[in-house]
Amino acid sequence: MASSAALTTTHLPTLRALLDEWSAKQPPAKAFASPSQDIASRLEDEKAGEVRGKDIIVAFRTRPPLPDEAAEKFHASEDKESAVVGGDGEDKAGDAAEEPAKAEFCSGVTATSAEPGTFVAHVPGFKWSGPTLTHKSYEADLAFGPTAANDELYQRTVVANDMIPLALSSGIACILAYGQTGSGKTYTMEALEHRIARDLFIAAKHVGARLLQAEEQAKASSAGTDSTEDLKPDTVFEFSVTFLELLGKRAVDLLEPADGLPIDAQGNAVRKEVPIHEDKNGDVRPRLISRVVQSAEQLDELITTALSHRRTSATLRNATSSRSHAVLTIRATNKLLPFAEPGQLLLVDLAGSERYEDSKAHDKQRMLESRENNNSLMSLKECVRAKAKMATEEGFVHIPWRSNKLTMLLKPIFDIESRQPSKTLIIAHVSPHIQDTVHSVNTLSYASPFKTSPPKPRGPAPYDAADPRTWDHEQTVAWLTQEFTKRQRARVVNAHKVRAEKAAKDGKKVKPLDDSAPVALVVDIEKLCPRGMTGKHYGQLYTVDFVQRTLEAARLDREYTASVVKNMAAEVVGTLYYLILTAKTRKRRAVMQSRKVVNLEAAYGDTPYATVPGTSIRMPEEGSPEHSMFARWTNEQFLAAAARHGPHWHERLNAAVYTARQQKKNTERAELDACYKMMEEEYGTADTPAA
Ligand SMILES: Nc1ncnc2c1ncn2[C@@H]1O[C@H](COP(=O)(O)OP(=O)(O)OP(=O)(O)O)[C@@H](O)[C@H]1O
Repeated sequence: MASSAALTTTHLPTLRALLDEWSAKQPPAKAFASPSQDIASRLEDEKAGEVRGKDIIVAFRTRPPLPDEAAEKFHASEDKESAVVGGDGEDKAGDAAEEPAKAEFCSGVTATSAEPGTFVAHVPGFKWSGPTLTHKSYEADLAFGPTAANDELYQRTVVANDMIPLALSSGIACILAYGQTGSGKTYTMEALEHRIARDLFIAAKHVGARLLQAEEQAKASSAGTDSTEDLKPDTVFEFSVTFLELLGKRAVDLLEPADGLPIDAQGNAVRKEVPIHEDKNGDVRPRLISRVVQSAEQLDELITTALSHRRTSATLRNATSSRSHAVLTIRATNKLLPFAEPGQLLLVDLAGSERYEDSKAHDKQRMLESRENNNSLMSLKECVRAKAKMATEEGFVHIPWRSNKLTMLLKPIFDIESRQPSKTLIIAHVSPHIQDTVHSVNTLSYASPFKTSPPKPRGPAPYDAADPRTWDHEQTVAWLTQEFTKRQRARVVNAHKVRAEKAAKDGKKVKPLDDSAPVALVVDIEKLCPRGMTGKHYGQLYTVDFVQRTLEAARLDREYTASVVKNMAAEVVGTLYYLILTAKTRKRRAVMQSRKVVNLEAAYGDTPYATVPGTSIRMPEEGSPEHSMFARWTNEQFLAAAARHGPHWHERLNAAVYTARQQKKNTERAELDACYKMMEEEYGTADTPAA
């Protein structure tokens, strides 16, 4: 018979004995594979500038027990059943035969390996014979035990994965702190935020100096002059900061000054709600106050002030619990590469994941918020899982980032069409106490599946002119030569056009241009692409580094100044990224289309007028007014299109409805229009049927 019971101090001696017995059989815990590096030595590393490591990194962390915490937790669980444990057999909770033990700490989790990370959760249960302990093991990339310091965590996660250089090179670095209330998320995030504030300016100066030096060298070795910039290494980047709080469905701006705002019953300032939606370009950019910061101290101060505006209210677990998600965004614009997308650091301290038992003590408003927080955490899980799957598979993967405001805010990391490289670090926090093991198991099983294995080694792919990942050295040199030639020729043609127009005004004529004449390349391609470098290598290089290498291989002159060459280089590497992206998308689509055709009857039932899956649309009946919309398509074609597009279908319909709502248009019509458009893409129009 299954039963459950609250953990009491009476059970402690047995549980501790079981834990000791288990520990005695364990080999010594595995340490980290290599010494940790600080930002300065990492930046000097010879491979700096290359996108290294995985796209998704999962870490576990547990904190030390706090003074008197064990006793408080036992006290809290006495009448609240919050430490309910399950198991088979008779309930022995009420067995008062034994003397209650002192409410002291008993470990609920052990870090058995730091790298790869392993946490073992000790799950108490009950049998007729008394308490039992089951040991469940969870894997991550890294694991930090209770004695791990914030510096070590920072160096092994943020520094070792080049999160800052990524953000300084038009990439997106995202850090998510997840876990039960009171498990240490805010403690970790604040520590990371302050260290990032410090190192961001150090790294920016380093990257800025490298770029400027490359530019200086290029100028010195040629007759070129370029008076466009007057920058110093520490002014190459401009940093702007936004800080948003998402409380249930309500987003507010934490940088909005609190003065003069109304105050609610809990003493929190009532801030203006900030809408979150997609704009015409598909971007999600809530209108937030954006502050430019010029030093680590300014950034640090801004973060501290914003954090003090964050709402907290007690839960059963934590007396000052954060009930909201806090999203700090630091944008890095490179003034030397104004045409490159700004890089971003997204630092997200997620709301505490609460179980229903913990939220029972809340008022209605808090219950709703708690439900909404848990919904958003579930959506986040789906998106991160899909992204992790995408990293290991070539096939089509749908990331449902539109399903929730939190995941919408994280669009830069979830949008599969994004050209910006991204890395996501998830730090899952668990409490060290045995009373919390049920929560810890939830947290660890939430985060562990995000861990990806390195992609399977494959043989060299056959040459594909449209996929740089398949190019060898010679093919890469040929492509780079062609791209730089194309851009230089375009400049020559333009300059000639301007000259011809000017001459025509003066009643003169200029010699026609021989546009087949060879172009003397300003960039030495052999130097830019030394032996051994291939298209795949360039696809892994940050924009800033490609530009720097191009400058180092360039002979500047009056016409080809540093800024002209930088511009060309950024365009060329952008084209290369784009080719890789479209090749991936193309391959994904091919995999999708080669999937077995869905058996419509089995998938949608045998009624021909079923509801289209994932939408509220009913199939238009023959003769109905709506049917004329689809007159060109049979119902089978319509359903087949829905089946073929799979989850993508649902997403596009949702997007259409969302836009219609924003524009206050008829949403049903928008849904129908979107279906219609997708069917046209699928089958062509009546006049131009698809091949
Ligand atoms: N690694 C650690 N070392 C020492 N103390 C810690 C550590 N992690 C957390 N703490 C302490 O534990 C308490 C709870 O931590 P924190 O507030 O960060 O939890 P949280 O997960 O953010 O909670 P909530 O979701 O409710 O905001 C704090 O007093 C914090 O100082």
